[in-house]
Amino acid sequence: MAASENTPMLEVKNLGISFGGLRAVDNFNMTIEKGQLYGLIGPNGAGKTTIFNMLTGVYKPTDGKICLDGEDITGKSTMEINKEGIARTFQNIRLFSDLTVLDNVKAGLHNQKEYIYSTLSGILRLPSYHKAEKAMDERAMELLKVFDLEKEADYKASNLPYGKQRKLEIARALATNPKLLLLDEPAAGMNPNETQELMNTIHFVRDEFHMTILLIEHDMKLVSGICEKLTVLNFGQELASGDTSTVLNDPKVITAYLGE
Ligand SMILES: Nc1ncnc2c1ncn2[C@@H]1O[C@H](COP(=O)(O)OP(=O)(O)OP(=O)(O)O)[C@@H](O)[C@H]1O
Repeated sequence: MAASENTPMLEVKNLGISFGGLRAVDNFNMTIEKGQLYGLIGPNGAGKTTIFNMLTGVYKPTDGKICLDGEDITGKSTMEINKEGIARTFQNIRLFSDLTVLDNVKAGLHNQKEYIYSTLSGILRLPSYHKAEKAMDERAMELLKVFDLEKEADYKASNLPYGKQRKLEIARALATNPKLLLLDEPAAGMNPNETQELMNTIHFVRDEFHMTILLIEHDMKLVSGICEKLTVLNFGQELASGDTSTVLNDPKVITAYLGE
């Protein structure tokens, strides 16, 4: 069936995975509409990152189905899923720390056909190589400008302050031209000012790129400040899901997660 405006961006049905005897995720369902800012929360070890790993092809689910914009992507490889349109950032920032800021974003562009050149033209520095490299430089600089990182384009990624490294990781993920962006604890290790700036950045990315965003987060200020819908996971199973304020006021959630 062809995807339409009304096709959910992500539809997860009866998803499950076992590691030996441990059922890390069980009978998990989630539907994310296009353009939604959606949060996945839950206590440590609940299975949130495992779900991200299944959505991105790092782990193959034991059961269930994952559809991206109407397309069944269950069991595909990480590269195939990135091409289909899911990009992610990681709990512990994973940049190419010895590369420049610009080259980190360019690394994200390499999966797209308009920037591809043959190995031979790369070795011989043929005109097609220069043309593709110039186009990539321009696109990467455009993305850096969006994140206010253009002045640092030539810096080594590892020399950026922490908050800017997070932004750069998001810029690199967006360079792969995704339909769905997954952010794994984007505010981890940030101070309150950096967290506030990050919230503005995430909002901006959603509005400017018409992006659908799913994020895992422990920072409740960020979750309640930007997520429209939430799913709460507990021991690998859905505990509650729905509008953010309803979910956060649900007594089961308060007891199990917020510890009150
Ligand atoms: N490759 C693996 N092999 C065995 N067990 C695993 C594997 N990956 C995850 N697990 C287990 O699955 C469970 C869920 O872990 P996961 O990292 O998904 O939780 P989480 O909700 O992301 O936690 P946190 O908030 O601490 O990041 C844990 O018990 C974890 O030890």
